[in-house]
Amino acid sequence: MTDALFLPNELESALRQIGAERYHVHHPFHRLLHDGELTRGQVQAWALNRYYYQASIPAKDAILMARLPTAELRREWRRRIEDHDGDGVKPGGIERWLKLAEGVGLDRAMVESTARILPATRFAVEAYVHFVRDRTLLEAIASSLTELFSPAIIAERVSGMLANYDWITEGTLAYFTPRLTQAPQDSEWALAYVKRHADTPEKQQAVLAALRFKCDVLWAQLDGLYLAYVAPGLIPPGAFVPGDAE
Ligand SMILES: O=C(O)c1cc(C(=O)O)c2c(n1)C(=O)C(=O)c1cc(C(=O)O)[nH]c1-2
Repeated sequence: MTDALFLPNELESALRQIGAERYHVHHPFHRLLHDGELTRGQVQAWALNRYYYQASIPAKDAILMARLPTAELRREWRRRIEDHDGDGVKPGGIERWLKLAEGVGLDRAMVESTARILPATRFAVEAYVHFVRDRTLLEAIASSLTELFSPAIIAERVSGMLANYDWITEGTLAYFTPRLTQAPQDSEWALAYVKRHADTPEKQQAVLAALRFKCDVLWAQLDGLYLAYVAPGLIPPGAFVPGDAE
């Protein structure tokens, strides 16, 4: 059976439905993190591993930017790289994430080295970068659309963590504040692009699959954290061990 062609707004609904079902806000690790159920060591493991995601995002965006055909499109995408890398004066997202990692008690050089992250983190993040390199431009742009759902999880995370961990301060979580305006700006643009360019059933199914893939990338990172640091506690050889950072 061939798939039907969605109207643009129907495609948007189908994309939002994927987020409602699969976004990492629903992962048990996030529930524990936001509800104050984790130890300091477990929060450190989260911050350490997520640094690799943060640090890889501008590389992913540079790969995507190189594939854009016009100056106008590249200008739009270039902003994302500046948001993460900063401009040499104003700190970007990577620097702000390092501040978060230091704020939860990690050594900056250890975090930056990425030597002690989980293999699951490395493989999931690399799969995202390779997806953006290898798939169509439309699928690559669609894979960024998890950002449609990030303002809600960020609001929940910041208020939950501030309320539930007395050793976490607003300054430590400052990474997230600019994301509340950057993410909607970026994702609304990407959504409009996808709605305009996914004009066949095949392309529409491909963008839906790209968003499912990206939800899996985020989910798999939290599976790795849960398995290693919550239960059953299978920390892979060489990976960060809570207590080591103190
Ligand atoms: O806090 C979060 O849960 C969350 C989720 C996501 C996401 O949905 O991919 C991003 C971010 N944060 C984020 O800070 C960020 O810079 C970012 C970039 C991207 C992307 O795919 O290009 N996603 C996300």
